[in-house]
Amino acid sequence: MALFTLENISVAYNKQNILQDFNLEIEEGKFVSLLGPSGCGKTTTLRLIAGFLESNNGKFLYKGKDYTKVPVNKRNFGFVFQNYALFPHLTIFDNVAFGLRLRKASKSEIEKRVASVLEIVNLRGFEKRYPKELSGGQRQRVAIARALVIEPDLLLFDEPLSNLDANLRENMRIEIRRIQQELGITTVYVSHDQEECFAISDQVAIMNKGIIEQLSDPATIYNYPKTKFVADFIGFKNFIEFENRTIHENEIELSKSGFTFIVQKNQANTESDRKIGAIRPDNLVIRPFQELVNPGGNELPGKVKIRTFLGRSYQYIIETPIGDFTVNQEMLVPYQVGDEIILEFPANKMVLVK
Ligand SMILES: Nc1ncnc2c1ncn2[C@@H]1O[C@H](COP(=O)(O)OP(=O)(O)OP(=O)(O)O)[C@@H](O)[C@H]1O
Repeated sequence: MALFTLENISVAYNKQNILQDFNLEIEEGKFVSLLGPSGCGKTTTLRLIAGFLESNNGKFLYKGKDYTKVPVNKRNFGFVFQNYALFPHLTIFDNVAFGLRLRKASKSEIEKRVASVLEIVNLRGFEKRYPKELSGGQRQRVAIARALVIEPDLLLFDEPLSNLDANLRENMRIEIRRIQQELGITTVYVSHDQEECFAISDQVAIMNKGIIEQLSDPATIYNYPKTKFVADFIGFKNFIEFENRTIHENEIELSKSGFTFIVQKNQANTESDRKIGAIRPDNLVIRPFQELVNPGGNELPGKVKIRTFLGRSYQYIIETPIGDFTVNQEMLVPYQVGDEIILEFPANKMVLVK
């Protein structure tokens, strides 16, 4: 059952719609990321869930109750933001205890709970220090402890790791996932870092201009993007807008400008509106030029237009009669700019998107 649901939510700033008829359902105990390019509405969605922002219409249901008008301080949600927002003049103990004091918890209750969350984030012994005496990663852990100490029903993260360096980010994201799983807290996590979201989430919502284009587990999004936007966002750089599509028993036949392509059939790609082929640069194959082995079937004649060195592989831009394609290929003796080649499209590597 869904823990909370956003139903037909709209939010506008200066009469411009940021979220429109926005829908999202999150199950209890799940870690869900909102991922998308800058300005697509991720933070707006999080602020709305938190209660910092009201929607123009639509509903926010929490455990089946209408929470649309429930103010921030009546929602028992914990937040962790990008800039930690610790109080510089308070010790770590007092920073973490802050939310409990606001709730008028007893002294012994405060001591017990602060000790317990500092244990969870591995910061026992740091109680008397001040934020300026901690590293960036430690400060971020204090911020997490502060969000956890109120025993929140929901944990909300907004780009919590973006101020940390790459190594620390990786450690902290594992830490965040460990804590979330240990406590089983439903979590919504905003980031524009694809790797980060894919690594730690049960589900990822890919957002574009105020709507969710796809909400699935990371592997499904990675392997079976639904739309051209999602495919492009996660690295399928090559697209073919097919003119014709015929569904056979085990495969789908597509064509463009007289060239035919076969794609293996699956549940998703038989949907009627899937007519755009998408393939990752790593999955295209370049062969030396010869006659087409399978004329018109998953092969195109091409010419190397640009070559760049990526370290592990070379990246080629290949010019073909139906457009340019990007290919990454590992080889000792690379092709040269101007070489005539054959470009292969393996039938099990092309997905169909709308
Ligand atoms: N208070 C505001 N007043 C006016 N426009 C706003 C306000 N807050 C956000 N916006 C606009 O709303 C859009 C969505 O903003 P939002 O912060 O939700 O995006 P985001 O996906 O979180 O982006 P980023 O990854 O850059 O943080 C942006 O175009 C932004 O300029």
